[in-house]
Parts: sequence; C-alpha cells; structure tokens
Amino acid sequence: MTFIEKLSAVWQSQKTQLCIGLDPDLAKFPAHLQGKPDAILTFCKEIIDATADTACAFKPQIAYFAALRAEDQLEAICSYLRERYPHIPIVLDAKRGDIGATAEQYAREAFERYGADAVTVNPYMGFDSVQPYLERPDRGVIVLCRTSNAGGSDLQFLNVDGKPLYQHVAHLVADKWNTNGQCALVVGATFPNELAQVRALVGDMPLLIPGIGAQGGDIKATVEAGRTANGTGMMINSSRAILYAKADETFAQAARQVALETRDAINRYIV
Ligand SMILES: O=C(O)c1cc(=O)[nH]c(=O)n1[C@@H]1O[C@H](COP(=O)(O)O)[C@@H](O)[C@H]1O
Repeated sequence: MTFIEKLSAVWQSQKTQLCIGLDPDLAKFPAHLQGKPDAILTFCKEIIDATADTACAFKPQIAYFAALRAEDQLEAICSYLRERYPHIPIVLDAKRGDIGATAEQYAREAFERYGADAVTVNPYMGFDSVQPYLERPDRGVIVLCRTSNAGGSDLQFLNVDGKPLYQHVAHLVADKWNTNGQCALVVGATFPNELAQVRALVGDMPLLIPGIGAQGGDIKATVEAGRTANGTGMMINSSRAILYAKADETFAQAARQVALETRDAINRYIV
C-alpha cells in the first residue's frame, strides 16, 4: 500500500483527520518518567496506545530525538507503530533539503532506517534535492509550502511574477513533481486564507496542516479552508496540546481526552 492509499484508508476507517505529533520534551515529562533510560520510548508508546484510534497519522519530529541522542528510541517507536498500528501512516518530520547525493542519504534514513511512510522536505533547493524521495513512489513526500510560523512570510509571501512564492511552490509540486501521485504540502492552520488558496490550486492533494492547539490556529477556519470536496484531504497536526495535556501519571488518558475532543472538533465542520 502506498502512503496515499494508507492515508485514504485510515481517513475512512477511523473517521479522523487528526495527525498526532510526537515531539518528546523531557522537561515536560511527568515526574515518574524523569531519569528513566527509555523515558522517551515509554512516553511515546503510552501516547500512541491511548490515541491510536483518534489519529490518521503519527508525526515524530526528528530533532526532539536527535538532540537527546535518542534516535534508537525513535527507531523503536517506528517499529512499534509498524507492528501494532500498521494501518496508521508514520510521517517523519525532518524538513530535509540538500543536494541530490546527500538527499539520497536522507531518503534512506527516513524510509529505510525509520521505515517512515512519508517525510517532510524543504523545496528551497529545487527538484534535484527532492528527486531521491520521489524515486520511492510508495512513499509520501510532504513539501513545505506556507509554514505555520510568522517568519514563513519573509520568503513565502514574496511576490514573484505577480503571485506569492508559496503559490509557485504549490503549482510546482502539483504540476511537475507529483508525477507518481505521492506528494502532499505543508500549510499552516495559522493562515486559513492561504490554506484556501492552496486547496483551490492543488485539487485533492493531501495537506499536512500544523498550527492548531499550541500555536492557536482556529479549527473551524482550518477545516473550512482545507477540506476537499468529499470532506477529506487533511492531516491536521497537534503536538504539545495533546502530549502535555497533563504532567502526572494520567498523562496518556489526558492526551486521549484532548485528542478525542480535537478529532470531534475537526469532524464537526466536515460536511
Ligand atoms: O512540518 C511540520 O510538521 C511543521 C510545519 C510548520 O509549518 N509548522 C509546524 O509547527 N510544523 C511542526 O508541527 C509541530 C507543531 O507542534 P505544536 O505546535 O506543538 O502542535 C512541530 O513538530 C513543528 O515542527
């Protein structure tokens, strides 16, 4: 099954377009996990088990693991997801971008070492920097388009030939890079107007939409702008608001509660 097939299947079977971000921050862990050698693995497994039926994807952010020399725990988490929840795609959030030869190594890291179904990539270096990921047609390539942060406007809003740069990225990916039908775009929930513009430009292409929860994006505005005609097309990501809903032994149940509420809030605006 390709990434896109897997995503479409889980949208239908679980009736959810919530993507749960795995951004493990030891400083926010409950006291009983502090100082434990495999704290990140234990924390993420409990979150996954508590929320899997609410998620259309899990998105581990690689920096949170690499900064703590915890790549082995990220590998174990990806293996756990593949074994226990093979119907839920793993999106490795790495935002890679480099010359082709180096990108090939990053592609191997994402798809072979971690076994991710999809990876986030930066389009700034152009086609040959993304080609190694595109050469695996069963895997998803999720390209940054209009990011959720304020500083994204510095470049993404630049007017180029009469339209903002992020719209050129949307066109480029939809019309040129997506020959295998494996691409998706990142558009922040914090920019619903731009989200609607991108949706209008790319048809039914899936969109990874971070920025609800801790970054304050509005769920109603996000869903109304981001959904496709058949009411799907979105992986709406929340990380911190779910992971750190509570910092005691009940953290996983608290995460489940927020995940359920977020999934239901998204579904409320799907028509
Ligand atoms: O590619 C991403 O996932 C991403 C793109 C973007 O424009 N903004 C953004 O916040 N992200 C990621 O989405 C997650 C958002 O986390 P929360 O703000 O805690 O929900 C983080 O892992 C970010 O690295």
